[in-house]
Amino acid sequence: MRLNIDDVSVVYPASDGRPPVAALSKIMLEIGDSEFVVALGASGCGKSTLLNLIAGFLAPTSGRLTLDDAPVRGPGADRAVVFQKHALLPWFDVLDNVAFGLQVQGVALAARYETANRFIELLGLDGFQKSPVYKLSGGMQQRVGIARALTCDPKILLMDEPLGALDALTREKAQELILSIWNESNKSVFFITHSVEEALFMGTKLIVMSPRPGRITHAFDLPFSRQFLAGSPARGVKASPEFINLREQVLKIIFADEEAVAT
Ligand SMILES: Nc1ncnc2c1ncn2[C@@H]1O[C@H](COP(=O)(O)OP(=O)(O)OP(=O)(O)O)[C@@H](O)[C@H]1O
Repeated sequence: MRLNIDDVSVVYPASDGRPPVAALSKIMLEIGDSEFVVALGASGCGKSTLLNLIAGFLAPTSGRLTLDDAPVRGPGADRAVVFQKHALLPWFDVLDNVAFGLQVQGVALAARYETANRFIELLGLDGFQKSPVYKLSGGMQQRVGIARALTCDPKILLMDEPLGALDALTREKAQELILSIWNESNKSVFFITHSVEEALFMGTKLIVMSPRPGRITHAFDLPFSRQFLAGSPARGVKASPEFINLREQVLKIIFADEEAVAT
């Protein structure tokens, strides 16, 4: 899988008396097989706009996006989105929520339940198949959302602040779970977060974006998720001098951008 974002800009047109918004400018980004790319940046720098472009919810004003050399022209089963608010169907139970993407694709009932059950088990939700989703905790609902995204076997998972609504402990556990699923499934991931620590821990590559208009100003290759997956404890990785140095470097970049926006 190779996603190519080539010189892409987005301008939202003027509306309701407000001027046009230059949301992204000249974005160049490649996401390859098994890469975990994390986007970080001050609020309004265009992270969600970039995710919406990849998902095909939005077309670029200029530039090109291709997935395995084919232009991205709209949403498709090769890209699955996990949102912060789980976007689950409250009147369905866990099994039907997880199987929903396959139902939309017209997969027969027995086959879609078989696939859904595999991912329910992978996400640690076995036994909850018949539970209505509104009865589950936030962390469990998020796992249902991830299981649903995985059932369609996408080439790339697009995650927009998926863990933002979770408490600190659940969030750390969910980070570790996502990393082990990513490691096993070999999917590519594009992941948005506001947490510098989460970004550094999860990604194989970090892009830092600046607002007005949104640009990629810095990119870092990251070793930390591999260290965790090779057996180092997550807290130990996050407390290592290498991690802390990079965290401070990235925080400086983001604070400078936020101050520039505020002035
Ligand atoms: N539909 C729209 N019409 C006009 N402007 C928009 C629209 N969607 C987003 N914007 C503007 O484009 C810019 C980028 O928005 P976007 O949501 O992509 O940023 P973000 O980095 O994801 O922000 P946050 O971190 O706050 O979620 C912002 O200034 C936002 O107000």
